[in-house]
Amino acid sequence: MKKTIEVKNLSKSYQGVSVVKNLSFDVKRGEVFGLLGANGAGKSTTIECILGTRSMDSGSAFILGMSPKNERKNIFEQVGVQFQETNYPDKIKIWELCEETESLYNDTKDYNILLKEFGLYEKRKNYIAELSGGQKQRLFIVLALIPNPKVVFLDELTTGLDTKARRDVWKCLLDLKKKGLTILLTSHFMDEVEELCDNILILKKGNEVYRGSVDKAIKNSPYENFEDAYLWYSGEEN
Ligand SMILES: Nc1ncnc2c1ncn2[C@@H]1O[C@H](COP(=O)(O)OP(=O)(O)OP(=O)(O)O)[C@@H](O)[C@H]1O
Repeated sequence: MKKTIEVKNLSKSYQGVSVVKNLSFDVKRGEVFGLLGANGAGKSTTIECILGTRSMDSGSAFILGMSPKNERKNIFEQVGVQFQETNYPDKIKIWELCEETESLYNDTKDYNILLKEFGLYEKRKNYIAELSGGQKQRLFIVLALIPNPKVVFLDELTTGLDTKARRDVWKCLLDLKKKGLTILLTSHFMDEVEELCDNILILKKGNEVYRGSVDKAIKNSPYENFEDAYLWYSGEEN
């Protein structure tokens, strides 16, 4: 099957401190891939290096066969990104932000449908400042999906969402996956990872400590449930 994301020997350091060490992995079309690890393990840095928003020290990354360094514009058209902290002006209404995002792309999804799917349609005339944390989080996912992307990067997917909102988001993403969307996500919630991810990579201080399916992660650990196994791999056990 075709590789949608291809990362080879990616390394990155900040001021001489190595935080991502020689990572290699592939994500296939329609796969949900989870990048996991404790706070500071190197997940966001890895994503930023893959997207080319941060330079890597060595290694390479390709999205849809394109290098984010050299083909930024083409990639921008086909890749959706939800960042952990996104600074949008507070005094802009939801629909205005959606329109603005839509205007940046050639091929887009109907944002009103996305707002309905993510339970935000009733809020479309509100300002961002008037949304709750969870509603903002869902809006950032909607904005990532407006370009009708082939690939989305979702950093800390459902942080701040209540139980029902998390499940609604999972359902929407699984529907999109069925249509061929490739998803790379980070999450600190292992129930979510079990529900969504085909494959995972667990980072510990920038090193790969496990890569493969959730089932195999459990089998290769001394534990019987995924959260315990994850804590064992990631070194968060104690
Ligand atoms: N701009 C920066 N300058 C210096 N060090 C940084 C910078 N950004 C991140 N770091 C450090 O790099 C390491 C990896 O950070 P990163 O944000 O990639 O981790 P993470 O796995 O995404 O963490 P979290 O789960 O908390 O979001 C951390 O030790 C962090 O302090």
